[in-house]
Amino acid sequence: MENPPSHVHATPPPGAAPDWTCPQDWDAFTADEHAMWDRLFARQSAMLPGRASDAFLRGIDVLRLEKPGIPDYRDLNARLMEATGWRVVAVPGLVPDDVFFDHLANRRFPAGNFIRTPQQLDYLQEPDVFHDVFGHVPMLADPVFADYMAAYGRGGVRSLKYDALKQLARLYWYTVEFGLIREGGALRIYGAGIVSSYAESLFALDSDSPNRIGFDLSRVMRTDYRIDGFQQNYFVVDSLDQLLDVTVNTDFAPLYAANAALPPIPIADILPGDTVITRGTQDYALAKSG
Ligand SMILES: C[C@H](O)[C@H](O)[C@H]1CNc2nc(N)[nH]c(=O)c2N1
Ligand SMILES: N[C@@H](Cc1ccccc1)C(=O)O
Ligand SMILES: [Fe+2]
Repeated sequence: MENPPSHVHATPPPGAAPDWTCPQDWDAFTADEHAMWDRLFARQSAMLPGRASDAFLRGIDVLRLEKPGIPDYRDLNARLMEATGWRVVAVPGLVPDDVFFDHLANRRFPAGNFIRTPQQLDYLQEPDVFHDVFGHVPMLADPVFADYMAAYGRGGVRSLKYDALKQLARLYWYTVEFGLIREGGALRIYGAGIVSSYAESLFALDSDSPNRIGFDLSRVMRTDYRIDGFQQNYFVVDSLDQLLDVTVNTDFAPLYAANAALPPIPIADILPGDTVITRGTQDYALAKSG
């Protein structure tokens, strides 16, 4: 989840530490909140085999996330630390960009310490514990992706010096949140924003509306995105190794400068240099714009 509304203020809310973390206080979750987690988990885990990437499905298994109820970070973090040195930290909600990047750089994933209400079942503005822990955390059990996310955090801290947050946020958006990966000749989901959404897990792979384009670093960093509704573009990596190698081994500073001199790429455009996997009809977006 992304793009905090402007109300994210610069001081932590009551009960949060200077780094914006708060106790999970797992014992305070109610039966209804655990039941909401179970309802969301059952719906996604029934439809993801064959859709989610191998790394995601392995992470669910390694972290024993099939256990009922909202995961207790005391148990979850013991396994996650063992796997890749990452741990989940509870936060009351969205945190400032620099705080977010610093957590990632130190292998701490901030997870919203609340769960959506039945009225928010299919869409909510801020990342709740289901989006963050079910959507993001299984991938953090994969060593390659775990390294990518930590490198992203360091890159985020660096990007602030180049005033290039927007370009870096697009990379996060089109990989960590809405990324697709080629596996065994088919497309699979690894993006948390897709995998935590029932409807978008169908749309991202099955719909002829969105473009599906081969991942290209600079192209992604220039491409605008929408935060309200299904994506009009999905970018496809060949492997998590490719994603890590390209991003870690490219110095972004020259890219930031070159891209800053160019206009953003309009959302649904396909460029001559694109590796087009599917050219979308954009029916969904056209219908939505009304
Ligand atoms: C890229 C940018 O930092 C991004 O919007 C961050 C901001 N703050 C956040 N805060 C929390 N808790 N979770 C998030 O996913 C984010 N996303
Ligand atoms: N290579 C990027 C850092 C980075 C690594 C991995 C992911 C994102 C960013 C830079 O030079 O700033
Ligand atoms: Fe997210």
